Amino acid sequence: MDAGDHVVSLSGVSRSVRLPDGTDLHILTGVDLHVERGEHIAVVGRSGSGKSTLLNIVGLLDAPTTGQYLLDGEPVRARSDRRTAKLRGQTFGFVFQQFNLLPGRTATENVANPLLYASGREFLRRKRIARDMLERVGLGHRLDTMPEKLSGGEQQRVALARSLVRRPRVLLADEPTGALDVDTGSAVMDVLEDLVRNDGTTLVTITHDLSVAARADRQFRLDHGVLTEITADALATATAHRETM
Ligand SMILES: Nc1ncnc2c1ncn2[C@@H]1O[C@H](COP(=O)(O)OP(=O)(O)OP(=O)(O)O)[C@@H](O)[C@H]1O
Repeated sequence: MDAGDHVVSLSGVSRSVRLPDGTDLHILTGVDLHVERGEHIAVVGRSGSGKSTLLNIVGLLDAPTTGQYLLDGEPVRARSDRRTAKLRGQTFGFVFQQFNLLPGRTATENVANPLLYASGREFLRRKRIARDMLERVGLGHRLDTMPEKLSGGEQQRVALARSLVRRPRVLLADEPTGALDVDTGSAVMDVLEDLVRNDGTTLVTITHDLSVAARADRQFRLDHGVLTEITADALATATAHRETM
């Protein structure tokens, strides 16, 4: 497989920050990560291991200190904020543990919100597109409901619909089930996986939950900023012993 088949390709990526006392904190070290189009990968790791930093680099919210990032085979260069924001918006969708829905706006208005910045047809059809997306996440009966009247699982499905409404090629999910109970989280993952599989979207999920990680095509573990691929067997053993990765 050549680099062009990978949507995300990180080679030797590290990220450090200068602390107020003048020392450097190495958050990520020598990260290699090559994700194929349409693939679902999961990253597990203890709190503080660098998971969010990695996701921020992949999603162009942060830049590597050293190393190379190829997005669709093209080097990601330091660009102007506007050009980076445009590339980010065209490529990535984000789902977080917190649903971050706009209070006092209906589910449809929340999902249509990212399309306020779209052009032409998409902008004009934004309500229709939002309603279709809410149907797809099983919330066709909640189109005009305010977030505060929705359950946690329903709110996360609205957030999912919102993250997918611009049809991102890569969906970055940071603890998408973190605020949900096990059954609700599993139902949300069912919906999420159905959507990305149907649309051929690449999915990167960060999670503490080994059962969520087990659903991915491949699993990685971050340990003090060092990323390694783990086998399904290692994950199954860890799950059986209820270890935290
Ligand atoms: N800008 C920064 N300045 C100083 N320290 C930082 C900065 N960004 C991240 N860190 C530190 O780097 C480490 C990794 O942070 P990161 O948020 O990536 O971890 P994480 O694995 O996502 O943790 P959690 O699971 O708790 O969210 C943490 O110790 C964090 O405090």
